[in-house]
Amino acid sequence: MDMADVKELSGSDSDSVVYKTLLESTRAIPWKIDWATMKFAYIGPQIEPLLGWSQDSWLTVDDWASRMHPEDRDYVVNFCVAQSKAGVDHEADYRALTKDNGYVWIRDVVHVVRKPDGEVEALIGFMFDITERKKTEEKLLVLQKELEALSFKDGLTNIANRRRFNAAIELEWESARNGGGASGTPVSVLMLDIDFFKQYNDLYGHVQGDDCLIAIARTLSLALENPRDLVARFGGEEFIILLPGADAHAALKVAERCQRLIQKQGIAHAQSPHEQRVTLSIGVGTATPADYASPSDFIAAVDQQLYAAKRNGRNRIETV
Ligand SMILES: Nc1nc2c(ncn2[C@@H]2O[C@H](COP(=O)(O)OP(=O)(O)OP(=O)(O)O)[C@@H](O)[C@H]2O)c(=O)[nH]1
Repeated sequence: MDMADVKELSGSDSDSVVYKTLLESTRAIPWKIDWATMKFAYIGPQIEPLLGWSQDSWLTVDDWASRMHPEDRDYVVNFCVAQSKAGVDHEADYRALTKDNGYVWIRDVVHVVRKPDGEVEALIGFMFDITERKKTEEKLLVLQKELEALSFKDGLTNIANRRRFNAAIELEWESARNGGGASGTPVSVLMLDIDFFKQYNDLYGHVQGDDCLIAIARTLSLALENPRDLVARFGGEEFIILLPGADAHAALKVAERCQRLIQKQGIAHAQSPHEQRVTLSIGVGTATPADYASPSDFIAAVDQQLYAAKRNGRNRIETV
């Protein structure tokens, strides 16, 4: 903004000095572009300490566009031109090139000045240095990713947790709905619970109880062959296995394999009536999305089978 513009805004010479002083003492950098010529009518002197380019080197919008990170340029220029043509105030974040070839994150907040007939006359705006904010945002994004990865894992056994399982079954349920036949492709679920685990803890202590859970989680992981199969810790001494695309026959085979591998592992449990070894009770279910209103209704049905396996003597498999 030259002095004439400031004067026009403020009305008197002394006011215009005040306004100019105010504009040039803020950390935000004020600027004005004349729409008809696409030339800078004004840019605050604060631009030089920030980017290194002298105040009088900002002549046209091309200087602005060319001093922008190439990855940001097309999007930001197109966006700002479109918004300005439409007469809409807007803001854009981009990396501005510094004279020594670095980049500074800028948020440009733009007001479109229109003539009484509605035609665009000029753009005025403020550039804010948001480098620190962007750095914090990037750090937060990395932390959030790490947290997401952590919160999908069970802290003790290192396999997937219930949250991960729920997310996976939602996805597989949807993809089964859209796959083959009118009712979709099958999804199978196994719920597995360690038998007499309270006695195990009481007898061997909680630390050994934890080791038993870790060993079982590892063995169950080994029982799966398809890369889309998923074993998760459902809670306490209960595990759950998702077998997308597996029919009832295939699901039963996996359940039997789990039982066999645990039996082979032979973890001692002096108070178990089943050869004094740690055993599992397993409920098995196979369904298509047409059979149940939701995955959780299906899981509840499989859970009933797990209870049946417990009721019928433990160390056994029951199927829906
Ligand atoms: N060590 C250890 N024990 C756990 C953990 N989570 C749950 N438990 C124990 O698992 C036991 C589960 O007991 P119950 O639900 O009575 O089941 P159970 O003794 O296996 O009996 P059935 O399932 O009927 O055969 C409790 O003693 C819990 O304290 C854990 O993270 N670590």
